[in-house]
Amino acid sequence: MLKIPDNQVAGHQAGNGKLGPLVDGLGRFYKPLQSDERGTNEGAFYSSLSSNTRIPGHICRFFPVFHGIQLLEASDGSGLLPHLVLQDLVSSRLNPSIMDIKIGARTWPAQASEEYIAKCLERDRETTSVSLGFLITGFQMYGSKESGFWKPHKKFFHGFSADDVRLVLRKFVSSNASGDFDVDPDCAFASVVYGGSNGILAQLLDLKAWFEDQTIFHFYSCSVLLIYEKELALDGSSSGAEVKLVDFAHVVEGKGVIDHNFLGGLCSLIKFISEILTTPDKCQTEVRIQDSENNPFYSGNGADG
Ligand SMILES: Nc1ncnc2c1ncn2[C@@H]1O[C@H](COP(=O)(O)OP(=O)(O)OP(=O)(O)O)[C@@H](O)[C@H]1O
Ligand SMILES: O=P(O)(O)O[C@@H]1[C@H](O)[C@H](O)[C@@H](OP(=O)(O)O)[C@H](OP(=O)(O)O)[C@H]1O
Repeated sequence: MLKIPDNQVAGHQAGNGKLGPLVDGLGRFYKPLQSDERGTNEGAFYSSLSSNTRIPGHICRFFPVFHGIQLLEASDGSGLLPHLVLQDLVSSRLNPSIMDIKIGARTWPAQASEEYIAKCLERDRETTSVSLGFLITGFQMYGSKESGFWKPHKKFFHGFSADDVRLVLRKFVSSNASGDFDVDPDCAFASVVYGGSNGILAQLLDLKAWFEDQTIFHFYSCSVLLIYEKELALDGSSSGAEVKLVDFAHVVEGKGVIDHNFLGGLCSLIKFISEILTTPDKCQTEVRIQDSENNPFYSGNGADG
């Protein structure tokens, strides 16, 4: 029996008659192929990825395992639709904290239509895509059995500044993370989640090294997912920290050229995360925005999970 994923943090979502991904609870994530070229493109990407022998094993681990395409009853009730059958990246996780970060200052490939480029350009300029080279599109942070998850509505992310991004990346690895912005994030898990030889920073650096060299694909509008488990982090030894890549509807051929757009965004994200590791105690009052009118943290729409 397929159901709506509990742990989806961004993108098109099923429910209320809408088309979105489904999960089987047994480790598979079914993403409906969009009816336009985005669907064809993402299906073609996964097929070419599985047969591409030039991608090293340590890079393949960043992608969900692909199990083909299957016709399934779509979540919007429109009947049978082809779905990508993917590894569910979080089905084995207990209360995973997850962040979706769309990488790249530019989210559209050159061959896109004028109309599509105009739509993306507007969004990219209004958000941190252009200014930072990446965009936080959604997250869930686990609090406790009592408080559950902090999972803001996507409107929460509109108007984010660099300081907002910095603060949220700190909250993501804090034991006291919540929508209450009077509480300074303690960054208690920074070293076990972002740091260490298997932590998120090390994984991002591994990915970056590949992007400095690979010219096979250009990944427009693709996201990195940051995942960890708070209960493991509380043990102090490991946090199950993992970086994954998702959303390949706008991947195009690299044609022998480096994906400088993705690489630039990745470098920028790496810098933000490195700074948290080098200055975990930095007082948050200095990054908290003074102007509450323009600050999404004070808009009252933050904890509507
Ligand atoms: N293989 C997977 N396993 C578990 N969760 C996933 C997987 N792929 C995607 N997700 C979840 O679904 C969300 C959206 O995924 P994705 O970006 O592929 O969808 P989309 O609808 O194409 O997004 P967009 O609207 O940005 O184009 C991710 O943020 C993540 O929470
Ligand atoms: O962040 P929001 O406000 O949810 O906006 C969506 C987001 O920009 C997606 O990236 C985009 O899909 P693509 O990247 O595939 O274009 C989608 O387009 P859509 O509504 O046409 O699917 C937008 O609605």
